[in-house]
Amino acid sequence: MTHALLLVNLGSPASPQVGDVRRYLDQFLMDPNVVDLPWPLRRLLVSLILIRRPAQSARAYESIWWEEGSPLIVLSRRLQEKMQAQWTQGPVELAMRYGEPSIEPVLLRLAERGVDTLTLAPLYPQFADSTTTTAIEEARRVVAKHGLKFEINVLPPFYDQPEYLDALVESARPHLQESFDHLLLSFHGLPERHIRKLVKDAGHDLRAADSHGVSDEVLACCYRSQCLRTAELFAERAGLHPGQWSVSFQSRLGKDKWIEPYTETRIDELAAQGVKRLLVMCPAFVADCIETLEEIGDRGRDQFIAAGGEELALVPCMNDHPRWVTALAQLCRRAAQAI
Ligand SMILES: C=CC1=C(C)c2cc3[nH]c(cc4nc(cc5[nH]c(cc1n2)c(C)c5CCC(=O)O)C(CCC(=O)O)=C4C)c(C)c3C=C
Ligand SMILES: [Fe+2]
Ligand SMILES: [Fe+2]
Repeated sequence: MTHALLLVNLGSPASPQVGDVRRYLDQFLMDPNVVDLPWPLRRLLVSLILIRRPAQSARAYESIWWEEGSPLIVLSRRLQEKMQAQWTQGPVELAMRYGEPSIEPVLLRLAERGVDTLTLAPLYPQFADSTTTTAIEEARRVVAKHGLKFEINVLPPFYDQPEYLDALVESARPHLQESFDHLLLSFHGLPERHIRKLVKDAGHDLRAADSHGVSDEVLACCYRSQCLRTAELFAERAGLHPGQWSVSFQSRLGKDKWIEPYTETRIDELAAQGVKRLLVMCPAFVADCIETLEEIGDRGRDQFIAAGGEELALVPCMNDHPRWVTALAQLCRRAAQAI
């Protein structure tokens, strides 16, 4: 029996050139799990976005691109290599939902190597259709299309799992030990509609300040509640005091209402409240990418300083931190045992 582990993350353009960024954004945004509109409307909206966005995003990618390539891909490869030492049942592969290395050729290669069991690990701690569901659907589509005989199990969202939380605390520790006035936990945002269509409880409050009292049923499908829960459990483990930290949501795109509070708004508010040294962590990302390095580390920092702050320190994502490598291996082994 050969049991492979497939790590899946979102993906990056092939290069920071405008044409490659446009192709990547088109593939990404035309996914009905990301822009959840009927095809004609989705096509129209995405075509409008593709007028200006590729040039803007290309400049942002250019500013964070490494000699070896996109930080997200390079860091994910390093994680894959280290995971191989932890996963002795078979090969560890890496695929991206958009762009390269794409899921289809990676699964075909695994089938050729005689893999019969696959643990699929979408590298998103908190559940969303636009990340987790689309990765699983794409893997299942490829398996069905080619009649692959894999037995598949999936790593569930791990937003509240001790291994993930401990690794998050451990990797952030050097920064937490330095002096700071406030820690902002900035998660990727999501249109409110994405959550409303999954949460059956019409009374569920998408403005709630904490995740207390949220039912297990709601928690299982509410991305915002999962982010709040991660933040609360992290703060408890890191020994933070209430008031020393808060949660926000970044990367809003388009005119829809996205979950609040917005990171941009919080950065101004914190500066106005007299915060001088701001620490920012992005726990929805396990690897640094354009959203952490450019949106927070560059633009967020400029915004904070223009608003009267003195220093914004970005805490790196867990990337290939040894504690995260062992945590992820443990989480994946547990998922595999559930077969
Ligand atoms: C409708 C738009 C978007 C939704 C919904 C969305 C959800 C979502 N995304 C991530 C993780 C990542 N997103 C990244 C980049 C990125 N995201 C969007 C839009 C939506 N994301 C865009 C247009 C982009 C491209 C960059 C840009 O133009 O701003 C990335 C980084 C990719 C990289 O190459 O570095 C990640 C990772 C999550 C976790 C999430 C929902 C919870
Ligand atoms: Fe995104
Ligand atoms: Fe963004």
